[in-house]
Amino acid sequence: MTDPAYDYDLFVIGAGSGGVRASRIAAGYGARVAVAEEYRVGGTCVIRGCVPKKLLVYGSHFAEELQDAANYGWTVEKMTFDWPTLRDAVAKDVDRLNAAYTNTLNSNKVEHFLDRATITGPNSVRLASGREITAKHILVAVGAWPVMPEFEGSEHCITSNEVFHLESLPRRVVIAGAGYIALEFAGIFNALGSHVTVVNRSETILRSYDASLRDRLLQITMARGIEYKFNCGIERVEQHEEGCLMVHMKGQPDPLPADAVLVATGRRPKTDGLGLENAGIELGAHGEIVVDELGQTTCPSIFAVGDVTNRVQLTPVAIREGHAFADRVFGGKDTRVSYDCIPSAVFSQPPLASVGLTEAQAREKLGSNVKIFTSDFRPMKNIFGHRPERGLYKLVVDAQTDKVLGVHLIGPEAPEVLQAAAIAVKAGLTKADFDATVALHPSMAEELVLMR
Ligand SMILES: Cc1cc2nc3c(=O)[nH]c(=O)nc-3n(C[C@H](O)[C@H](O)[C@H](O)COP(=O)(O)OP(=O)(O)OC[C@H]3O[C@@H](n4cnc5c(N)ncnc54)[C@H](O)[C@@H]3O)c2cc1C
Ligand SMILES: NC(=O)c1ccc[n+]([C@@H]2O[C@H](COP(=O)([O-])OP(=O)(O)OC[C@H]3O[C@@H](n4cnc5c(N)ncnc54)[C@H](O)[C@@H]3O)[C@@H](O)[C@H]2O)c1
Repeated sequence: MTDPAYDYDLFVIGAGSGGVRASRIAAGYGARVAVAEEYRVGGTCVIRGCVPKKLLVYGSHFAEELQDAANYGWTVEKMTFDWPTLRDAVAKDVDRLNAAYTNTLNSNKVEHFLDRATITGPNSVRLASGREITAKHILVAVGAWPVMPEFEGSEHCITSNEVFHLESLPRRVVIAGAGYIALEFAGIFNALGSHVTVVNRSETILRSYDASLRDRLLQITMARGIEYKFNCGIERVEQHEEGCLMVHMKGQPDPLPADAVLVATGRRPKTDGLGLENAGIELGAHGEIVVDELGQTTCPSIFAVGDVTNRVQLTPVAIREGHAFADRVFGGKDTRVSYDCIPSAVFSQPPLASVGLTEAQAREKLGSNVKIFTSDFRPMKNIFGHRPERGLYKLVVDAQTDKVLGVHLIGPEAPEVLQAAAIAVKAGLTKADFDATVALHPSMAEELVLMR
């Protein structure tokens, strides 16, 4: 396999979810592999995405747990919260993971350069430090980058890149956008005691999720004190004395005062300045690298995986794409990625989780041949905690075949419940299979097999 004409068999640009997996697997097949990383090994998920975000969700959730504690007989005195303690503990865990990912590269004999790489031709890259490297194959796994819309004063705003490093907990937070990142951080800051206003250009939050879940999330988060301003966008942000920001919005007479403005209006493939034109690589309308179903770009020696291809921006998908690439190109296996029934979750408070077709998608596809089963319940935990919030579980079923086409959940621990349900949907199980399964009691998950 090794071709002495090149420095490496594989050069990977980006040591994130997709790049690290591809490097490790290719090296395991005996390929000589190197990877360049311009920031920190681990990539978005580990360094400034899924992992630190989930730790902040856990950290903020104590507000609710500590309130509930009294009902269980606990006395918690002087309940206070210290942002720098949580922030620094999260940063320390990120350091631990960064080291673990670096060790993975070392122990798999993947050479790594902490440097930015650009493509100079079909088989060559240049590191920012000046070194030229040749490789038989190049894998582009550079991920995506937060989009900052153009408006006056945008330099005073932060994105998800900076939110993990805030000096102090902002008393008032304005969040632009109503997608994953916006609603996850709205939940975190709201639970930590900040006043949160979500500003969105449309009336729809989390567009890709089932409408009943979205409505429920809106209702609960509004009751928890999150304010929403729909059909408007940020026009300009002014910085006043002592760091106070004034957020002016289109169509809103009064500006909003804020201590932090988080812009979460999507992420764009990080292809700018990457030298893709030097290898004739075609880009799509959103700056994404166009690939075929095997991840091959319009340059046959160059492949791309993960967010940079703008297909499904989720870590497990980037990992699978990286693994499949290495299997096919270096392992002689025809591994493919199945994009059908990918489960996803929003770690809002409460969280929601989903797999398969929403009710609207099923009705569009099957017309009236759709059966909907729902369970609208008040989790035991909420009853004991004197919280009126209700969970909602929904099954979308093909009325002709009885197949469960979609499972949609909102409520405590919904993502934990959904993963197992996703196996059933992926396996094509029927509503009768769900009904035939004995409930596990007492649990919230039992609602899945009790819907009639
Ligand atoms: C706040 C946030 C929360 C998220 N939460 C979740 C979640 O809960 N669940 C989930 O599944 N997904 C989540 N995601 C999405 C997930 O992080 C991404 O889908 C995933 O990291 C994509 O992996 P990747 O390999 O394509 O890119 P990345 O992990 O982004 O890795 C790309 C790497 O390439 C490096 N790089 C870029 N250009 C160059 C260059 N020219 N030279 C060298 N290196 C370069 C970057 O520094 C980066 O380390 C979240 C994202 C964000 C921002
Ligand atoms: N739990 C998870 O799995 C998780 C968490 C965070 C991020 N992610 C991934 O990262 C991606 C990026 O997250 P995100 O929240 O930034 O994007 P998103 O696509 O989820 O949401 C973007 C939001 O910004 C709004 N918007 C877009 N352009 C705008 C503009 N010019 N002005 C005002 N509003 C605008 C959209 O209407 C939408 O509400 C997600 O699509 C997801 O794949 C996943």
